[in-house]
Amino acid sequence: MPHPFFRSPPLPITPCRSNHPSPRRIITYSVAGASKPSRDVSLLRRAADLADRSAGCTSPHPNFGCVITRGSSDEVVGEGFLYAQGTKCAELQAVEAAGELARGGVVYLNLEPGDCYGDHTAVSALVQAGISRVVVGLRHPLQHLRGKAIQSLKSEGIQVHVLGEDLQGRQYEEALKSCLTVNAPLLYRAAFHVPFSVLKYAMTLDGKIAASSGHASWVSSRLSRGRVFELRGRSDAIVVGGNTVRRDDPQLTARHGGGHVPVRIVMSQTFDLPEEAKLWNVLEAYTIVATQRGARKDLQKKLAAKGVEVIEFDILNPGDVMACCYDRDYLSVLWECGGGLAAPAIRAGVIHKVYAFVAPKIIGGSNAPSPVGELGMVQMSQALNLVDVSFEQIGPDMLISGYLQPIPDLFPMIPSANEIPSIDPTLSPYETNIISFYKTWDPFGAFSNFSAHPIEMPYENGERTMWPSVEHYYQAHKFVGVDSPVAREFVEKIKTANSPEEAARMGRRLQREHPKLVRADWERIKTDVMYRALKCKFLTYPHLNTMLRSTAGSVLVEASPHDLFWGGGREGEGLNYLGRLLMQLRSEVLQKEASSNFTLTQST
Ligand SMILES: NC(=O)C1=CN([C@@H]2O[C@H](COP(=O)(O)OP(=O)(O)OC[C@H]3O[C@@H](n4cnc5c(N)ncnc54)[C@H](OP(=O)(O)O)[C@@H]3O)[C@@H](O)[C@H]2O)C=CC1
Ligand SMILES: Nc1c(N[C@@H]2O[C@H](COP(=O)(O)O)[C@@H](O)[C@H]2O)[nH]c(=O)[nH]c1=O
Repeated sequence: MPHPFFRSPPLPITPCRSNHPSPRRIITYSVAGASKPSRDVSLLRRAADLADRSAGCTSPHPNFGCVITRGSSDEVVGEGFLYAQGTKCAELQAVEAAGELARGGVVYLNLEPGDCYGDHTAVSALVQAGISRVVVGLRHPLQHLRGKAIQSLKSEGIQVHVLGEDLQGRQYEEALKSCLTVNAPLLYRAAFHVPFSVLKYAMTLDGKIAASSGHASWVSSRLSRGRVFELRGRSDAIVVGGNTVRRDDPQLTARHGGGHVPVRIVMSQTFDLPEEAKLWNVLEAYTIVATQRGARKDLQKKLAAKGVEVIEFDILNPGDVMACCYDRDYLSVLWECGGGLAAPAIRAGVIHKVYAFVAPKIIGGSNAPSPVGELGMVQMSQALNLVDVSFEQIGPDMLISGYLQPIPDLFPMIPSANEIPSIDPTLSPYETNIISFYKTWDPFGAFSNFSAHPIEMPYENGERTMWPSVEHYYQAHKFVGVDSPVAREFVEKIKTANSPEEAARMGRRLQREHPKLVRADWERIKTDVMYRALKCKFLTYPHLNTMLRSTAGSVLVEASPHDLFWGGGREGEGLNYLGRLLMQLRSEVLQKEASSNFTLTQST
């Protein structure tokens, strides 16, 4: 069976879309009749907005929007979006709407179409319509589809420009954001193998989600609750805890007139649930109760007789419930629980986004429930900071939303067969072996940053100093150069950590707890820091150098299942930067060797 890394079509290898030097030719975009980046940006955003119209309905498929302009002008001649899986694709709708005007036109797609076995409708529609150029917001996030449609379009002579690859620069950021946001659930699913989870709650200005009696209807206004119906309509499932069912007897349906009906999931350890509840009316929507194995079998039977599905877990927890939702192909889940369940869900790392409706009212009450229970944090510096935060006034309320975990941008992925030669010309894409390493005791474990190979590298003041491992050097450099005695203390602490593992733990913890002390350019320079350290390690130890050269012809992959940046991930979904840097270094070493042999042969 081919290794998963080879199942993907060509991909860029540049480490990030921002400041890293790129070996690729960057087209700032020039086509006959030259158009402006601003035109591409606004038309891509239009495609993303169109795609968003069917959010929730297409699941588990992504949301696709397509806009066609006449030639390279601004005039839109056809549009379409995928309404639901099994309906006419966006591209065909747009081509049909444009008719003859599509010939020579430019197409804007928020997402590369899934050009899969037996279904080439989207690509065929564009080819037959005589489109001259296609602008793609994102490559398809699923490995087996990524790049296929782009390749097919190119092979038909159509010019294809992909955001972040062929079209780079700050001016494209807004378009990229729109394309990422509209398919965020699929991107999280592809990157982390969990559904995209949103925690939503309504709280008073003094941070309560109910009165101390538990009464909660209503905290937020009718308008805000209308918005919640929309959020439900975008989700595949809504989760609450047993207490919310006992207290509120909720319906949890999308009552805004939208087409999509999410599944309702109750998480209850005790199964101490009412025999009669609105949620047990499965004619309205499907209901699942997730519970602890063996809990109240009698009631389980009664609810099952009403059509409620009961799923038992050995130990009920948010992570396993989300794994179950993933297996059922759910893309997005809305958590509408109280703080008692929201806290373990956050702790388990399954919550990606938060929607907080804040109502301008005060209820008080020292026992009144709050939106998030115990997280075990003791210092304000440990607080979780949301990113990409938005504020929106809805009637009298304020909706604050933001991401606890940023949308994973799957650009770039680990190298595919077609791009491998551009990383290392010694590799043959079709006969390449994979060499995986992870633990230091693996056959190629010395490639791990945890291997016990001290390196001598210049310190801040320029003096050379010994670092016990590459990991020590890398972790400490998060704080190097920061003008603060505390940051300097961190560097020393990490440098003298007892083991590479300890250095890694310490570096990650200090980075999380003290984000302000991390050097501002860290994300941009971290791959360079790593490369310097690796170079020093492999040039210092001749046997490591020999070992690295001996792998020529193989793809190196750090088989870390957890670290999706430096590692390759469980199924090849990681970016594998450690593997990439080692291959880059190997290429450098081999080239140097070849040129010195050449000089030697000439002089003899
Ligand atoms: N304003 C708002 O937005 C909202 C307000 N509320 C209000 O909040 C109050 C309820 O809050 P709260 O009790 O926190 O809410 P929940 O019932 O939503 O969550 C707690 C319950 O979740 C179940 N559970 C399952 N797995 C776990 C786990 N691993 N850890 C912890 N609990 C688990 C337990 O049910 P069991 O006991 O059955 O085992 C537990 O009692 C009510 O007054 C309700 O009206 C609720 C939702 C939203
Ligand atoms: N109280 C409260 C919310 N509470 C949430 O909504 C659920 C009730 O949904 P339904 O029965 O479908 O209307 C309830 O159980 C809880 O999860 N939501 C809000 O937007 N605003 C509010 O003020």
